[in-house]
Order: sequence, then structure tokens, then C-alpha cells
Amino acid sequence: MSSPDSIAIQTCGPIHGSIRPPGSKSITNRALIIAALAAGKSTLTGALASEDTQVMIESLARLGIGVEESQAGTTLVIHGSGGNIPQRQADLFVGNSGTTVRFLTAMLAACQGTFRLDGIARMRERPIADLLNTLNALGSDATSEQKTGCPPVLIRARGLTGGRANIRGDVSSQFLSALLMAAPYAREAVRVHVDGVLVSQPYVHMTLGLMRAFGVNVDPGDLSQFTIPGAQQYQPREYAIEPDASAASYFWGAAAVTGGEVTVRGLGRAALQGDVDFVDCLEKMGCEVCAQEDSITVVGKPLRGIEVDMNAISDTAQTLGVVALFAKGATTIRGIAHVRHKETDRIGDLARELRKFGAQVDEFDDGMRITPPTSYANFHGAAIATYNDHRMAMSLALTGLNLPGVVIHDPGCTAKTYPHFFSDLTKLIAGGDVGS
Ligand SMILES: O=C(O)C1=C[C@@H](OP(=O)(O)O)[C@@H](O)[C@H](O)C1
Ligand SMILES: C=C(OP(=O)(O)O)C(=O)O
Repeated sequence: MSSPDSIAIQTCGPIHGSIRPPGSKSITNRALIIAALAAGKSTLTGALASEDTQVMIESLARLGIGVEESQAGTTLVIHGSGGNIPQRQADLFVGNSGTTVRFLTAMLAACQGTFRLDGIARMRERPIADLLNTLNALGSDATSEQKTGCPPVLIRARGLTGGRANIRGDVSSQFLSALLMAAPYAREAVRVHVDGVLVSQPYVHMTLGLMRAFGVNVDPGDLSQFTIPGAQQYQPREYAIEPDASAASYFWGAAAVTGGEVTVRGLGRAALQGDVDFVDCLEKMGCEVCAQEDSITVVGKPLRGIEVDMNAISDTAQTLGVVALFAKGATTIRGIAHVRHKETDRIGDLARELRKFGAQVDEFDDGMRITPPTSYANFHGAAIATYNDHRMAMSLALTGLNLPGVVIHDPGCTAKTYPHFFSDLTKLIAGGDVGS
């Protein structure tokens, strides 16, 4: 289905409603890797059906690991091969999915065969060298084909021997998550030390949680070093995936910018995803937050600017940047230098788009200060570029609920993690309960 070139957002009053967003991208792609490594049949329910999970599923299929999809792709049956990849030679396309390229690279290094992984142009600018170095120190032969430190990746895999290695933590936590999930399949124990300050830490806890759910226990300690005994196997199982907490941030953000009340169903404070902590930022800004075991409600109230370190929850930084436009006083976001390596440079490009609304935005290496326009005369809608970044499109769309004249270019880029975002937002504005 083709997408329009742009979408005009209609202003609305306070939004009242509830929504269950689609499944978590991060959990779906972890569960797919782990289930593929397990020997036997696993069933995932509540999975995300989007570009990022589709490139993972298609890659597994090319490797000869069957994944059956039903319920519009939200139920997945994986026939795991126990670490023996049926296709010993494969060329894989990973789109612009960081989790797919990094998790598959480590998984394949722990198996046998010759593999190549490549993606879209931006993927060829996203770092992976630190992961390759670590895998090579553990017995693999993995290289950046064009010696750029980025994909395409070539792997001549003969299994991981195990042993001691260092892994870099300050560029992307996905390197460590990838290694942790593959390590049980090394011949001997893997002892890994994390170099630098580990970013996006909740995702590593998520990784360990998924591994535990499939039968492999690893002590998190203080997340600076890990010992993973070798020659283990994951146990196949049925597993229910939580809704996506980064996606939920747009709906909590919608309550904040419209002064409405939005409940996200299927996510409580005990969720595996750190991004549920986004609601703490909204609470600091003045919103009311009510958390139940299986839902979190945000009630929009007059907003004030805050200072916040978003290192742990950086996928929600763009959402907060947008909410900050509607606050009294400046908001300072820090600790997110690593988001410059994502789908786009999320500091520079977000700053550029926020300025179009009349805000003053001061950019730092690791964040930005957003000072909202001081008079209504200077506060106006704008045509917004999205840089092929789903989170630019979804976050900046929220401005249009409050400001006339907002147009979002290339809304189809939300397909990376949320193909039906704009129709779900429209349904939520109309009121009622969205999502099953
Ligand atoms: O492990 C994961 O599932 C993710 C980790 C984060 O990346 P970084 O560790 O690169 O910050 C996050 O931004 C990404 O969307 C998903
Ligand atoms: C950074 C993201 O994705 P990935 O790194 O998995 O491509 C994201 O979804 O915001």
C-alpha cells in the first residue's frame, strides 16, 4: 500500500481515551532470536508486525528457520534449530533495524556458515565495529565489508570459542545485548567486561529477562561484567509480548499536550521496557500519572519545563522535546549523545524541526535546551521533515493536535515500528478504546 507524501494534522480538544499499542519491537526481536536458537517450537503472542520485525523474520526464513505468522502477524510460531543454521550460506537484508543487524550478527557468529548482512543507506552509517571486534576476540571472523565500521557485515562463522572479551557500552547497548543472547551457545564460558559508560541500560535488563524466560540465567551484577557459561540451550516456550512502551509515549504525550486523559493498556510500572519511565518526566512537568498493574494513565495539566537525563530512555527524547514546546519555561534534555547514531541524528534534526515552531533550541553534544516561544504570535504550525525516522514523524505529529497548520512529511516512515500509527491516533482522538 502506498503512503501519502504528507499528512496534515487536525487540531483537537483534550483527548480522552485508552489504547493498547502494538507489541514491543525490542521484545519481539529478542524473542525471535532466542526462539530461533532454541531447539523446538516456540509461540509468541502480541508480537509487533512492522518493518523491523519483518526484516528479522525474513532473515530467519532465509537461514532456513521457519516462522509461521497468524493473527495479522501478531502470533508467531518459530521452529528453532538449536543453534544449527539449516542454510550455511545466506545474504540477509536488515533494512534500518539496529536490533536486527546487531542481534543476528552475534547469533550467526555463534553458529556455522558464511553470511552477509546489509541494509538501506542509513544502515551503512550505523556503527557495528565494536561488536565485530568482540565477536572476533571470542573466535569469530566478522568484518565490515567496506572497512567503514558499519554494515555490510561479512561473517565466516565457526562458532564462538568463549573466553574473555571486552565490549563497548557507550555507543549502543545493542552490542552487549547481542553478545549476551548468543553467548550461551559458545563452546566455553564467555566472560565479558563492559568498557565505557553503558547507555540504554534498561534494554540490557530486558535482554537478561528474555534469556531467563527461555531458561538461561545470567547474573546482572552492576551491568559492568558478565559470566555466561557455554554449551547451553534455550528452552522453547509460549511467550506473551508486552505492548511497545516507546510507542506508548506518543499517546501519553498526546494527553500532556492537549490537557486530556489517556490510558495505555497492557503496560504497568513492572513492564520489561524501561521506556515506561517516560511518564516520570511528564509527572515532573506537572501531569498526573496513575499507574495500575496493567495500565498507566496520564492526565494533562499545565506544563512546566524540566531538566532531565534521558540516557536510559532515549527513544522517548523526541516525544519529550515536543511536549516541552507547550511548557512554561525551558526544558533541558541531556545524556543522549548516542542518539546521533540512530535512524537519523536525533539531536541535530530534532532541534532543527523544533525551531520551525518558533522555539529557541540550543544544541549540546549530548542533548538540547528547548525554550518555547514566549508569545502566541511567534508560536505557529510548520511543515515537518521526518528524515526517514519513525520517531520524528510520531513525536512531531503531536504538535498538530494543539497548533494549526502542522504537516508531517513522509508519514509512511512510521512503518519501521508502527505502521498504523496515524490511524490509531485518529481513533484515539475520536474517543473510546483503541487496540485489542
Ligand atoms: O536493545 C534494544 O532493543 C534497543 C536499544 C536502544 O538502542 P541503543 O542501545 O543503541 O541506545 C533503543 O534505542 C532501540 O530502539 C532498541
Ligand atoms: C533506535 C531505534 O531502533 P533500532 O536501533 O533498533 O534501529 C528506534 O526504534 O528508535
